[in-house]
Order: sequence, then structure tokens, then C-alpha cells
Amino acid sequence: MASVLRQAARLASSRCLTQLSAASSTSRLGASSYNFSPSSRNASTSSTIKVQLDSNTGVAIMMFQNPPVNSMSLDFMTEFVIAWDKLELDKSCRGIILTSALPNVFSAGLDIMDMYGTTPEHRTAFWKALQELWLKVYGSGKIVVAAINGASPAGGCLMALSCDYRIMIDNPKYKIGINETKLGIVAPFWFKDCLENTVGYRMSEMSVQYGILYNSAEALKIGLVDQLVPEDKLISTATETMIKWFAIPDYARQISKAMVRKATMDKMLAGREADITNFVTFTNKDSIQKSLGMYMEMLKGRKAK
Ligand SMILES: CCCCCCCCCCC/C=C/C(=O)SCCNC(=O)CCNC(=O)[C@H](O)C(C)(C)COP(=O)(O)OP(=O)(O)OC[C@H]1O[C@@H](n2cnc3c(N)ncnc32)[C@H](O)[C@@H]1OP(=O)(O)O
Repeated sequence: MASVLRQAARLASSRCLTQLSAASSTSRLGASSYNFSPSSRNASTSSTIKVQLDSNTGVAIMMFQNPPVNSMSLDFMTEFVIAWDKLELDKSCRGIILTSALPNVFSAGLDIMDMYGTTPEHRTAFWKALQELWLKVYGSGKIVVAAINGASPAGGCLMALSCDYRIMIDNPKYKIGINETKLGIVAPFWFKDCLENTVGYRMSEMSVQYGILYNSAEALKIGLVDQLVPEDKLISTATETMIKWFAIPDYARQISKAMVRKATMDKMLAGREADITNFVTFTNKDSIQKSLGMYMEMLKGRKAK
């Protein structure tokens, strides 16, 4: 145990978890001091990411606004990471709620147009940006809550899985899952690892092969999300949840989080270059390009009907 703790402490000061110790101001706010007055809100906005930080409570809400479906394009992910870094450096921010500013969709996952018909150089930059985003969110010392207010397939599901807690709107029309095989592509190992860490081995074995998208009730049943709420209670519940987490001393929670996530993080850090090569090689294949093209056509055709 002592060696695990030493490792976790080393991790806490390592590149991906540098924020852990920096943000460890213990329990400045309990639920009773919660005050969400508009005057305390800080707003910062890029074209696709909107951030509201309440420095009284320490809760930041990061909203995706990349119409029509919050697809994770290279530009979106770059803006995400810039906004994320700002929050990580802000000591008044103790927790981040991820949600969508668009109706009916949390995130449609990776932008297929960034993978389809693009150059290997472009896809390299695209995949690096995705790795970077994931390492930041998954490795964050802040408390991160996903407020899932719509469809959340593939990369959208990964984003939610990287958080500490997932709250979803209770509506059967919203689906979440790792559905890559349905597109004729393969989710990389770290998508699978995040799913497995959350729902267990057998469920992820079924899930990644079939490419299952679960509705909200099914997602709750298998533990893919932690809580369902009516639409009008989503942000208030996410904020209240965050305030409850604030009662735990930051440093102890952060070290514990680092211990639990270390193996998954290390695997990615060790395999980062190979993962980029795999992605670029895989998406260079004619058969994969064909699958992506057909899927895009299907999406557009569905709309035309
Ligand atoms: C050996 C192993 C090596 C492994 C190496 C790695 C291999 C590659 C790994 C790749 C991992 C991929 C991860 C992903 O995230 S792939 C993306 C998966 N996403 C989806 O399947 C979602 C598709 N979209 C939808 O289902 C719906 O759009 C949605 C439910 C989200 C919303 O429905 P709605 O009816 O509201 O909207 P429309 O369907 O009409 O869509 C509106 C427009 O948006 C376009 N669109 C939708 N999704 C995407 C997307 N992901 N990327 C780009 N564009 C998207 C859609 O075509 C419409 O466009 P138009 O308005 O122009 O018609």
C-alpha cells in the first residue's frame, strides 16, 4: 500500500496530474455555503466552448456549442483543451460540469469528416488532439461531472466515461454507447478500457462488439450512467452533486482518483505513439474510408427521408 501511495504521489506531481496538488485547497465550501448568485459568475467563451465559472462555489459549467451535433472536430478539441487548461489553472475552480448548449445532443462523437478523405498529417493532428483532450479530462484532479442532455455515441460516450460521475436526462430517445463497430470501425483500446472500468468486463465485451447504444434507462441499469433526472433538473442536480463531492478533502480524493486511474493512464501514455500510428494506418485503408463514406451518406440520407 505504501508503494502505491508513493506512486500516486509521484503521479500527482506528474505531467497529466499536475493540477492535483495545485488545486488541493481542502473543502472551502460545504453545501450550506452554496450560493449561485449571477453576480458571482465568470463567463468565458470560445466559438465552440462556453464556460461559466462561479467562483463562490468553485463550480464551472463547460458547454459544447459546435452545431449541428457537437461533433469532436480538430478545431473543437483544440478549443476544448484551451478552455480546459484555463480552468485547471484557476484555483477558484474545484469542479467542472460538462454539458451541451445544443438541444438533443451531448456530442455526436468524433467528427467523421476529419477522418474521411483527409491527409495522414491531418489525421495525426486530429488523433493527437483527441488523446490530449482525454488525458486532460481523465487525469484531472478536479471533480468532473457529465450532465448528458442528449445523444452521446462513441467519442461522446468516451467524454462522459472520462468524468467522475454521469447524470443523464431520463428520456428513452437519448442513446449512449461505444457504437464504432456499427460504422465498420474499431474503438481504440482506451475507449474500451474506459467502458470496461465503468460497466465491467462482460458488459463491455458485448457492448463493443455489437456496438450497442443504450437508452437512458438501460444505461443506468448497466452502470454506464449513475443517475437519471428530468430535463429541467439536470444542471441543478449536477451542481448539487458537485457540492456534495466538495465535502471530501481535495488532496485525499485526488490521490485516490490518481491511484484508481493510474493503470489506464499509464497504458495510454506508454502507447501513445503506437496508438497514433494505428489510427492513421487503420484510417488509410480503402475499406475503412469506404465504411466512413457510407456511414456519412447514411446519416445524410436519413435526414433527406
Ligand atoms: C486495429 C485497431 C486500430 C484502431 C485504431 C482506431 C480506429 C478508428 C477509431 C475511431 C473512433 C471513432 C469514434 C467516433 O466517435 S466515430 C463517430 C460516431 N458517431 C456516431 O455514430 C453518431 C452519428 N450521428 C448520429 O447518430 C446523429 O447525428 C445524432 C443522434 C448524434 C443526432 O441526430 P439528429 O437527427 O439530431 O442529427 P442528424 O443525424 O440529422 O445530423 C445533423 C448533421 O450532423 C452530421 N453529423 C452527425 N454526426 C456526425 C459526426 N459524428 N461527424 C460529422 N458529422 C456528423 C449529419 O451528417 C448531418 O449533417 P448535414 O446537416 O450536413 O446533413
